Amino acid sequence: MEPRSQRRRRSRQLVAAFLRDPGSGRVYRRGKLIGKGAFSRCYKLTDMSTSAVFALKVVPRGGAGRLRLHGKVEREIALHSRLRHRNIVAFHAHFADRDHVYMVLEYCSRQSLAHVLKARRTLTEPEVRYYLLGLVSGLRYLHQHRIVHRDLKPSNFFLNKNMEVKIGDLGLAARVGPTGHCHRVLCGTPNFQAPEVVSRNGHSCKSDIWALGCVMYTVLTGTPPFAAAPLSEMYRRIREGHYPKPAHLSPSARSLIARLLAPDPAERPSLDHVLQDDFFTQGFTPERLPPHSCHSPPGFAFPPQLGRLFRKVGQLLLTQCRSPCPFTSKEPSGPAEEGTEPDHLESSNGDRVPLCAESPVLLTLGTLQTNLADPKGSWALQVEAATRKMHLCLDAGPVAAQEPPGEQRPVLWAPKWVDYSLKYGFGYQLSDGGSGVLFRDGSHMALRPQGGHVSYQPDQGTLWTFALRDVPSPLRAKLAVLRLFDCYMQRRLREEETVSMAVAPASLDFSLLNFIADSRALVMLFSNGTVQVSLRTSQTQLVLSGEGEGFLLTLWELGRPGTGSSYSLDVLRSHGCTPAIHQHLRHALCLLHSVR
Ligand SMILES: Nc1ncnc2c1ncn2[C@@H]1O[C@H](COP(=O)(O)OP(=O)(O)OP(=O)(O)O)[C@@H](O)[C@H]1O
Repeated sequence: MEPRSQRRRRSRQLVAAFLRDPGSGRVYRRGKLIGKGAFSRCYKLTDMSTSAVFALKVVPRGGAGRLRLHGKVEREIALHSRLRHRNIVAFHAHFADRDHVYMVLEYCSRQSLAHVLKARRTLTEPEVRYYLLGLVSGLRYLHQHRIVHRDLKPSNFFLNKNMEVKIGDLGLAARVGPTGHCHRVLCGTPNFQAPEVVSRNGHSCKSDIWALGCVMYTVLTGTPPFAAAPLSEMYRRIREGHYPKPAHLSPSARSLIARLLAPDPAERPSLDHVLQDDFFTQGFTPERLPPHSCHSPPGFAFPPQLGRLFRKVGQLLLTQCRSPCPFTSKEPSGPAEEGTEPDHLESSNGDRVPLCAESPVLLTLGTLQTNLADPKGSWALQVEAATRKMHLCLDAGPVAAQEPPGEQRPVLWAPKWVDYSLKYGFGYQLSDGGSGVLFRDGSHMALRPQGGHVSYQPDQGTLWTFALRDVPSPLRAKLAVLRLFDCYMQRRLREEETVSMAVAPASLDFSLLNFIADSRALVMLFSNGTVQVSLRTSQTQLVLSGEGEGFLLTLWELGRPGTGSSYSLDVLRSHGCTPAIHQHLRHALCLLHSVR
């Protein structure tokens, strides 16, 4: 039979069915045991007066090493109870009785990322972006408060009912001193310890960033990057930053992991730079994850209303380059100015030649709203500038008998677009990886490849920029449409493997000013003066960029070898343009002039 003293000790460790917080007077009902940690147990808890549900973390006060444990719990309470952030498990209250210390925490009903990983083994890259976005946000908050977590790992990343991720278990967290480091102790989960921790040089915020790299690697591959036994061998690999390179991951995932797992802490990126990495800016990040993603890979279903838009946009994408667009025709926006004959142009030898055999029937057109205070942004001036550019080509030399000698140059243009302007807007993707939408209401929003910044222009004279997470709620619907378009265009780009030379990113105020389309062609005028003419039937794209002697005509033709050739003004002057280019440019001029 069990001795009486032992029975007494055991019964003292049982947690009462009802608990009263003497500080607040609140009475709680203890629910089922959720799980056990090395020093603690976790129960479901209900506030009897409000029925609110919490998690109760219970740490016994007695037993061997109680003084050390007591100090640890006190430190955890002192740090955790002051924190308030949507990506940190909320700390509601704490109290104690003779046997236990109790912490009343936010209840995370979907357990932790470790549980998800156990069921799934690996996660998809969009899911990893989603989780990391929340974790980086919570971690940034901790670091701003000079707190290092020191035990970042999947089992400490909790998930609430809505699949929001929360950093929890601050049992090992510590404040950094004036040097940016905390005590030189070896703590945390061995696999995720940073080189400087293993070498006993102390933790800093950069040690948490290393752990984030280990987490990213683990959730994408199913195994931690450093897992060799014995421990001394694993520590050697950690110090050298030597881990198996996962060839099956995307280049941007591999590159971000390598940046996070830099052996020198100074070389690891800051949290802000993490979010500016290509892994985030070039890939789709879901706004939320469905609960079933705890067990099976999500299909990234959009909310019903966006899902319908998504399908419609898909249909449009499939038809946009083949047949005339299924839009109703629009009247030209105004009559031609008196005395001008928009259906004719001056040829290089002064003859008047017809621009088009017949007047174009406009299908769609859109304009970035002009700011009345800035008359430079008028449609007439933009058309005039575009017309000048087209004439540079048409008038440069004789009609060429054969293709002029071209060269590959980096050009900023829009390889893909989605015309859904009758309902939402006109979306385009740029060769720098950014994308934009000119909305029906005349505003423009763009997602910049560098840093995932969002630029918003309600009109031509006004520019607002935001970090992706800070886009204000009134603009969130537009952002959703922009990201939807972006996601579709990205997938299509991958399918068709449109190759462009690497190009410098567009400036923050870069935008699509106007687009105009008929059944044959689409003309886009960009704010940097670039004019793009996209021919629907032949899948040819002409881009007129640069100014003066820096002017370039670039030609893309789908399925043609050596496509993407650029011709300088000198080459055009000496060789001229092919008859096909002449024909396309004339049609584009005709389109522009029809709405002048
Ligand atoms: N806020 C919470 N909401 C829901 N479940 C939780 C919460 N906090 C902890 N748990 C669950 O309770 C169990 C014990 O958690 P606890 O943090 O006490 O220990 P641990 O993290 O598993 O281990 P250790 O303390 O040794 O690191 C885990 O299964 C965890 O998923």
